[in-house]
Amino acid sequence: MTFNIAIDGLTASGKTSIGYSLAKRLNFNFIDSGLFYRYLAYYNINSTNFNQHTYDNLINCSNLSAFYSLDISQKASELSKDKEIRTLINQEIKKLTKKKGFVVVG
Ligand SMILES: Nc1ncnc2c1ncn2[C@@H]1O[C@H](COP(=O)(O)OP(=O)(O)OP(=O)(O)O)[C@@H](O)[C@H]1O
Ligand SMILES: Nc1ccn([C@@H]2O[C@H](COP(=O)(O)O)[C@@H](O)[C@H]2O)c(=O)n1
Repeated sequence: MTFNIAIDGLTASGKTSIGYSLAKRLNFNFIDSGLFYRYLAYYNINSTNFNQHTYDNLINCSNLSAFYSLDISQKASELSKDKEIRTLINQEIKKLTKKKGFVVVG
């Protein structure tokens, strides 16, 4: 695979739905960048040592119900305003998608 596909758009415009279907159809991997913020928020709220966790297990996941509670949504939104966190997540996604063959939505 020699390329990746990025899909951006307004909130609730269907990025995840179309991106996930597209990835399945093309046999690409799927990444929902919003889920990365939610994952970080989950560990922030639960005070778990985040260093023990990697983002790899978020590949090909969509709408993980545990990450869509109100408190996680609010914490993810708060964390996403932090420049360092944005840089960290962008770097992680760049690392994960180096191999190509990804649909990334966000
Ligand atoms: N083509 C479509 N027609 C009607 N409803 C749709 C369509 N695509 C997605 N939806 C619905 O719209 C809602 C938002 O879709 P989705 O989660 O894919 O959007 P999103 O852009 O990824 O949202 P967010 O910005 O919150 O991450 C969902 O309830 C989904 O089922
Ligand atoms: N590229 C992105 C994606 C998401 N965010 C923030 O993460 C929160 C959760 O995203 P969802 O798409 O799962 O709702 C959301 O509140 C955004 O603030 C972002 O900053 N950049």
